[in-house]
Amino acid sequence: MTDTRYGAGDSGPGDVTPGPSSFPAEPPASALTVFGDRLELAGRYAELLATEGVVRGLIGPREAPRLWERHLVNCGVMAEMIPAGAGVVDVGSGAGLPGLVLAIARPDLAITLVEPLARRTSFLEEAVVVLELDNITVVRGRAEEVVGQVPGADVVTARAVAALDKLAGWCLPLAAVGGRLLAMKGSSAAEEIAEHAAAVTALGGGTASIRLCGDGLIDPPTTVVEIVKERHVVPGRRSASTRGGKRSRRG
Ligand SMILES: C[S@@+](CC[C@H](N)C(=O)[O-])C[C@H]1O[C@@H](n2cnc3c(N)ncnc32)[C@H](O)[C@@H]1O
Repeated sequence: MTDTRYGAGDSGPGDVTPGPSSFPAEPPASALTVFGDRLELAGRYAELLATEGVVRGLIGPREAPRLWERHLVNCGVMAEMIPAGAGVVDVGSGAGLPGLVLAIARPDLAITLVEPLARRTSFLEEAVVVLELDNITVVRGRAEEVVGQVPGADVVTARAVAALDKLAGWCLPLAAVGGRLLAMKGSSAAEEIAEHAAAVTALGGGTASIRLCGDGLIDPPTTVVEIVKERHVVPGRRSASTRGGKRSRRG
């Protein structure tokens, strides 16, 4: 279900306490391109992840030395797909990936982080205060429970949350018609698209396409599955245009 390449999920409590070697390495050159004059702020977030994030079991200790490449830069390059001033909802933010990273890289964005687990929303709320980010709202809840509570988004992001059919079912209702789901995926993106095409259509999504972010900047570039929301479908119901067709698999 989740992509093992993105190991920043829940490592669970009981991981070793981070030592000095767990602190994030120096930022790579790509980080300056992604964060520009917000690089220092990104560095403070990296430090927060490597310390409190590890201690609270939100991120595995093995991730700490590779936070920049695998997490901050990897997520930050997705900003190139988001228009200026967009409203963004990040579903299943965990410790803030990619939503909090995007908020740092792009202060013009209005970002809502949706995360059901209190342990994680507490961390996110604290990070927002410590990093003095004024473009983030943290909402505790499951994506499917907060529809109507958050404004219809221009862009809904997600990384390592669920397979594409389930993800589309959670995320497309949070987007405005014409808005987009940007799902960070690994090497299985094309297979997932093929497997879940019917479900995505039934949920009001257009044809999914694969975009590569950070091409020429990072290797490999970040793979993003992009789905435009073409019509609104009441969650739990199939769209009128697909009714009568083959029943889609719903996560
Ligand atoms: C593997 S973690 C990934 C966290 C983060 N996106 C990352 O890449 O590090 C999956 C996250 O999705 C959250 N999640 C699971 N089901 C969800 C739902 N229905 N709505 C919103 N978030 C959900 C979990 O609580 C968890 O924080």
